[in-house]
Amino acid sequence: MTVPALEADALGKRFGRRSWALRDCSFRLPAGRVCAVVGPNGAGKSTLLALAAGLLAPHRGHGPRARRRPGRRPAPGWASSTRDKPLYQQLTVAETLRMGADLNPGHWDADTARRVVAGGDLDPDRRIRALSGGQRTRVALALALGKRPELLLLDEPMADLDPLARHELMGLLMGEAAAHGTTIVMSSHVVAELEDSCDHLLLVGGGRIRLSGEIDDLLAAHTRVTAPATADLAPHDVVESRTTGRQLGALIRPAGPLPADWRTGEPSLEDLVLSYLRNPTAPALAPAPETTEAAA
Ligand SMILES: Nc1ncnc2c1ncn2[C@@H]1O[C@H](COP(=O)(O)OP(=O)(O)OP(=O)(O)O)[C@@H](O)[C@H]1O
Repeated sequence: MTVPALEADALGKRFGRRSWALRDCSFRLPAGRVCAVVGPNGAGKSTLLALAAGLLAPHRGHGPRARRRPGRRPAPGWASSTRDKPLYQQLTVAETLRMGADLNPGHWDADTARRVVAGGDLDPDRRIRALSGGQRTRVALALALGKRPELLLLDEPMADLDPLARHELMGLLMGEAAAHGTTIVMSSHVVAELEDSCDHLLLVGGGRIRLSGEIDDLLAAHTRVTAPATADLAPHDVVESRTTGRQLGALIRPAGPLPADWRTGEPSLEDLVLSYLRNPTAPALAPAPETTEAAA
């Protein structure tokens, strides 16, 4: 991988004395790409993004720290539809954008911010408190994108947007990454929509990184197989397997060539992610940490 935009080594974060939200998390996210963070409820996705944004501090390990590039905004852009949006309720939409311009002199991308707001047909004179959840998300995204950050952290940005708005804004985010080299890290539960829009995947489960890598590489590393029920899967890493009658269906990470009488195919991203979610003990595929956190 080229220089990572965001990296973490053996990262740990707990709430209270014993309850670890993240443990021993190591990953490198490439610059200028769109990275999806997925995982079940309570997996640690929001915690990871809040650590990356500097809103929380880790208890163990390092990071996630952003590598700065010359001439780019040092502070990450942040928008969230699950936690409190960084918006003033009493301001109007137009006043919010003016505030964005005032707080980011020399760095404010008024065109992009206006484009995001205009896409939602929002009345510029409406107060933030009078907007719907999805409309507020749109304004928060306009503020985050208007700052033209080198790193954009989005916690479930699409959660309360309608399907058309999701499609439009995903396109806009991908355009930002391509045109300006912005690194975008976003958590989402809508896995089916990520395959065409994201380059990189982090799958978090039980506070640990279970999958980390380029989506194309991760898909290529896995094979969905249909084999005779007596087939021996032992040499391969098995994510899940099920026997129905005389047939065995499985998702594996092949350790070598597969027998010619097995039917094989590459999984979709949704198939891959669902298989890991259904099987919390499946072997992880993530870079080894540079330092190892002792069990606590
Ligand atoms: N402020 C907090 N105080 C105590 N525990 C917390 C706090 N924030 C998160 N946690 C705990 O940390 C764990 C990870 O939570 P987090 O919000 O990061 O999960 P998530 O993957 O974003 O979940 P979801 O998909 O439901 O949004 C959970 O067990 C949660 O209960």
